[in-house]
Amino acid sequence: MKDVYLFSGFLGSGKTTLLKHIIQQVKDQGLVPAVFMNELGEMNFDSDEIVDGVPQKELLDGCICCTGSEKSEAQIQTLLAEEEFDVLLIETTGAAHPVEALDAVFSPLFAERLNFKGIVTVADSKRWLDRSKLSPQIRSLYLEQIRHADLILANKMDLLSEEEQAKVTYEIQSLNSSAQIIQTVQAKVPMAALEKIAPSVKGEVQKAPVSKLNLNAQVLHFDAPVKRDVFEQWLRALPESVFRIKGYVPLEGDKYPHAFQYAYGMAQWLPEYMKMRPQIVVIGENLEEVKLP
Ligand SMILES: Nc1nc2c(ncn2[C@@H]2O[C@H](COP(=O)(O)OP(=O)(O)OP(=O)(O)O)[C@@H](O)[C@H]2O)c(=O)[nH]1
Repeated sequence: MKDVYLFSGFLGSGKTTLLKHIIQQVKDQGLVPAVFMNELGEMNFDSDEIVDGVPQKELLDGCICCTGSEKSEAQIQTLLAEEEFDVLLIETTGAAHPVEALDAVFSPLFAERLNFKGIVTVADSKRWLDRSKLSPQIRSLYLEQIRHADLILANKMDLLSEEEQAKVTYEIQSLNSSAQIIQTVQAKVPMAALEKIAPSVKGEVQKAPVSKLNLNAQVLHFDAPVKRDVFEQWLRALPESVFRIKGYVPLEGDKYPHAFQYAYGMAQWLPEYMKMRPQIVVIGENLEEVKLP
């Protein structure tokens, strides 16, 4: 039997960051991890980020939730048929309800082969403090992802004061008293914490109406390099309903487009050593057409 962990959490909370740490730790144990991830938007930015040589499948522009569960089943089946691995790590989109995402894992096809270990939810602690600003639908998804977790990472603790850290931890624990909660920076958690999870997929679950979320993704292509300050100004002017941006931004004067990430008001630029396609995906709620500067 192969152990399966499902990573949940809102857009930009730190799931891919967690995935990278866990992949490394699984490898350090002499085991082979495999990854299944899906993405909102037809751009596989996250899978570019994952270490080479790890068996991997992805589902683009989808959600591993009930509507996509057949496709997810097929992808997992292909992984099982074609790859040798010990542990399966599933990263859901930030828009997925974690329990619905489990449909594919619990398919009778895999009953003898997959051993579901639990749901790990990464919570963006700063966003938690400001959750009242979210629309009711998005807030309900955010809370559902925490409510159904078996292990919760209260992530991005570096952005909070000590008092806020205690407040977030206490409040999240009150929402889900059965899960262990660990305060993290860059989703750094020992694999041992995942291994000792006791999964508790509860029978009666009150699901958030995921299908009614008006989250959409747009892929924008750059025709020419932009000035960094012009791009950052454009970023600041975006509505609060833009939750997430990732991709590659070509800056004037630089050889290759930079890897770029934006989550909850925080932008991150990284140097890139290969020529990646100059495009970004913008994910938000009720997004009107977004135009590049
Ligand atoms: N300050 C801070 N930033 C963090 C932390 N963890 C992750 N980040 C940053 O947050 C951004 C989003 O991280 P990801 O790991 O890509 O988030 P994700 O949940 O996989 O995002 P989606 O797949 O788009 O939902 C990146 O720029 C990370 O570097 C943290 O603990 N503190």
